[in-house]
Amino acid sequence: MASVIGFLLRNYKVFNPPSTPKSGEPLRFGILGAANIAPMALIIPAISHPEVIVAAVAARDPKKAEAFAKKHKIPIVHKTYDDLIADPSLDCIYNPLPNGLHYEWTIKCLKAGKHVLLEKPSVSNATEARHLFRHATLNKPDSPVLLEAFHYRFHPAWQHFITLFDSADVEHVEVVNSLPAGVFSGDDIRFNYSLSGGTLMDFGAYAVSTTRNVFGTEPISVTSASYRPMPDGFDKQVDEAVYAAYEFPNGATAKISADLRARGGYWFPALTKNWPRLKDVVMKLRLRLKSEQEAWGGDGVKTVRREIVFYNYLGPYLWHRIDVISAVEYQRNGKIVEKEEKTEHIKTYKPKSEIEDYVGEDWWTTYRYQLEVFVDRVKKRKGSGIWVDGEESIRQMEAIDSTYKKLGLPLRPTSRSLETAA
Ligand SMILES: NC(=O)C1=CN([C@@H]2O[C@H](COP(=O)(O)OP(=O)(O)OC[C@H]3O[C@@H](n4cnc5c(N)ncnc54)[C@H](OP(=O)(O)O)[C@@H]3O)[C@@H](O)[C@H]2O)C=CC1
Ligand SMILES: O=C1OC[C@@H](O)[C@H](O)[C@H]1O
Repeated sequence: MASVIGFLLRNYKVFNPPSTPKSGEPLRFGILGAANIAPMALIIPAISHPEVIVAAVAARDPKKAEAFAKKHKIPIVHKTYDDLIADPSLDCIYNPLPNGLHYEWTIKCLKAGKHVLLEKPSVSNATEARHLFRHATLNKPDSPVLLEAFHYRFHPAWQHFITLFDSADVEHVEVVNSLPAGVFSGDDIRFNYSLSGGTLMDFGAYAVSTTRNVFGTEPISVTSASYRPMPDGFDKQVDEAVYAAYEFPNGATAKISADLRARGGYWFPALTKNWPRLKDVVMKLRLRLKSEQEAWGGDGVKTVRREIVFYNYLGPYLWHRIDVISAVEYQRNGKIVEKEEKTEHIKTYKPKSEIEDYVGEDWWTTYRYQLEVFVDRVKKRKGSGIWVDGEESIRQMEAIDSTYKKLGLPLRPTSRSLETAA
């Protein structure tokens, strides 16, 4: 009962955080586009951040911008994205445009000296990533801050999870991310090739990012890859679902599966084929660690196998659970004489004290933790130190490109605005 009340209270505060008075010298943010993700990723987190004011928005249609500003109490509405970027009263820009426009508009922001919180995936492909993250505007002592918003990394559940194993001991990783068909319509930006859509650029990007993070290194190769294209009438260069396998150094392997239009065909298949598969709706990341063997009771052998499963690693603030499963087998003369299995359940809604200056509340979302770190960086404070640096964002896009190559699909298109002089 107490845990149900805790769950309800936490989730209430996730969407209705207490408002904190602004103090110090708050950073003023502008938003490029009246994007659906903006409230969750910035506007709500800003309510409880004492040093963040969401001051301005611009949308292609001024009426849409006005309505968005009114709904979210944003004082300034700019007529164009360029006007927003040129606004001298703004310190930071949040860029939640379609992936294919990330590069062009982020470069404009950096040239205007604005700090940028850039939605994931950072850009369309590795070429753009190298040009963006190694851009001359980022090489000066007082360069603006640029962060690819891989928000999951900043939550204490992820930070706790990565302390539960040593990357060198991981033998296999499996990630399953899916959403039921119908959540996004066929004309959503996610399924538009020219805007750099595709499931690998969306849920697949999280799967690739978390896998790379678990190993702390890059895949040696994409060993296999397949996809389900968008249905007839839609762009066939767009993967509606993607499946890929990777080899990492020392023979470790990984398998990812991401589906933005998951359908079922279970129970009575003919009747339920267009229903979502509910069992896959909770995102999962499963690690298998190398088994450990030691001598036991004279001539016997003790084998310990461990698995760690992280349920809902993308939205851990709503609910999550990390299961650490240990199975011990005792063998004598090749026969199992005894077996025991135990599972520890872990939940981490607030930072543990191991990381200095890592603060938060149990209702802070991944985005709220991300905003904390972003502001610390702009203010040149140490903060928790958790970060996604530019070279990491480049390697991430290289892994995405390698996967598209293996899929036999074209890389997502490079922006026409790409500058050759980085
Ligand atoms: N971190 C996270 O959890 C999430 C991140 N994302 C990322 O955020 C970005 C936006 O996603 P989401 O908010 O769902 O998308 P939306 O379609 O809601 O928002 C995209 C915005 O881009 C603007 N835009 C500019 N040019 C175009 C164009 N040619 N076609 C369509 N839109 C255009 C629109 O702004 P205008 O208002 O000016 O018309 C629109 O509001 C993506 O990069 C996505 O990967 C998305 C969801 C979750
Ligand atoms: O980043 C994201 O996280 C949540 C998903 O619903 C969405 O497709 C994706 O863009």
